[in-house]
Amino acid sequence: MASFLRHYSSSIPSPSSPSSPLADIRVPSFFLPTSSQATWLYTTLAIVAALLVLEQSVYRYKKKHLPGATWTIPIIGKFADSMKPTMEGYMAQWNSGALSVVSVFNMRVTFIVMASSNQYSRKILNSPTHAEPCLVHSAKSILMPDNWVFLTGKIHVEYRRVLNTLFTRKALSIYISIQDAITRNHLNQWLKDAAKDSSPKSIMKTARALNMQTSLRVFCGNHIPEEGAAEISQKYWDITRALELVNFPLALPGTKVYKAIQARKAAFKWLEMAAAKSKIAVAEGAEPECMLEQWVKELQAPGYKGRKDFSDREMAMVIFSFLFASQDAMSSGLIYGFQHLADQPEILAKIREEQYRVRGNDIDKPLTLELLDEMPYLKAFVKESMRVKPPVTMVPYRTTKPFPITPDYTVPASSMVIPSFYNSLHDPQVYPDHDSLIPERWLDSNSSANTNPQNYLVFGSGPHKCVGLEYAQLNIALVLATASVLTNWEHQITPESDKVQIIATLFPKDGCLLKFTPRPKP
Ligand code: HEM
Repeated sequence: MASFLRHYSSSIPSPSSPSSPLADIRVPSFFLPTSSQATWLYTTLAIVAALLVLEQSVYRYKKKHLPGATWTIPIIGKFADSMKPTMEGYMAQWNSGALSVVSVFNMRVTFIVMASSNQYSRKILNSPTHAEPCLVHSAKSILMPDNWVFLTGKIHVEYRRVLNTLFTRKALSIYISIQDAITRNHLNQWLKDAAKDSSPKSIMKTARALNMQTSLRVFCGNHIPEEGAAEISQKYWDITRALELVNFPLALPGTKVYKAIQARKAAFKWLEMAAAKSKIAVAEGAEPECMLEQWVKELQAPGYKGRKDFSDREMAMVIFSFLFASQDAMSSGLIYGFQHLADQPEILAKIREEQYRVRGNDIDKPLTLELLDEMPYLKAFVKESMRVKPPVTMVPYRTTKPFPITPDYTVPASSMVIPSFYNSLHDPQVYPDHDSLIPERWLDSNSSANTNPQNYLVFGSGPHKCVGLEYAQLNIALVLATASVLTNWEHQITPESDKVQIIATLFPKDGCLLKFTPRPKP
């Protein structure tokens, strides 16, 4: 009772304000600071205020004259924006200057310099002594910190030398029959499904499933059982969902990164097994039928000079890095390929004409590299489709030391620098009528598109340029070519069709609603 009275001692009405309605409100005394509490409170407030001022000052000191918000939102910066990125938001940022600044989750590596011009984007990509890829923040936990993709310098160059042998023409000629067979199976299934329900359906899931199946069989052949391929395919979405520019920093159960790590663990189990089985198959004299076997065989080639021993885990990590780098980008490229062709039937008609001519009307004949060599219009379309809607619009890099990117601006060490590709790929000087899809611009060797190859940044540039670019273009071309002769497809255009959603890569906002029907043989 005594303590109760002490706590409510301030409830004694004040004589100075007898008529105030507030006078009757009883305030517990613990809300009224004693002198030592007051000192503590004011000191804390002063420290917080000083930190906030420091944060703003550091931000403005680093930002210097570059475009970007004058003040940064305390602590989190533009974290909320980065959770739901929009193309419009990015474009506003890119168009604000060749270099511009944004800050996200301040006080971590959160000072970000965005480069939108071709000159600065390429400078970042080609300055390995100043900047290296840092992928998105979650990538290290998902891919494993010792994954080869995090290597830099000489050791990275050496690793890539081996990996380049997995994408030679000889290697691609092994993969193409697998790609052709899987594509036909999936297209037939799409037709069967459409026969049961003819309403237009989003191809987001079906195209992703086709890509995953193709990748797994090209990379691992039959060394992964159906059950393993299904598990990786089904869990892979958890990995895509964790690829945000900024994630919740701790991989606590229930977070996207946690789920992605579980998905990676499941995938690793199967991929390590596939690596082990490939070694056995080649040791027993098998000719390579997939990428892993091609790799093992290459290591034994008499002329091969590089490192000869790769553990099952290292090989699994490489294959996983390929899945990681390709699944979303390939799906984006393929889905926009289907959408662009449906929306521009005159281009689809030219692709079909080339297909029938080069295949001699035999549409059951599997595609080969030699046949594809004779299909320049198809290749030009694939290149142009990805120019108009680049699957990857930017790649985060991190400065390893102060980076004097222009004579009057040095990016501070440990900042994120993000080369963006969109403006290079839509530069009206290089690509007249830049928003229109015109495959012909790639068919004229003197066109400004062909004479300015430095602008075509769809696959990046410099030491980390996409290792799978030939394979990627080949696969998208093969799927669209085969679909064009086996099927007809109609696009249900919605108000969202031309809007973009960013799920690691770019996709039509409505998921691209298509209706497939069988196409009669010629
Ligand atoms: C349309 C499909 C694809 C697109 C648009 C694409 C785009 C890119 C881009 C922009 C980069 C970063 C380059 C840089 O930092 O300069 C990259 C890197 C990479 N890509 Fe691709 N990619 C695609 C498909 C593939 C495929 C199919 C594979 C493997 C089979 C692959 C494997 C990789 C790897 C391993 C890297 C990192 C290379 C390194 O750090 O040395 N990509 N890709």
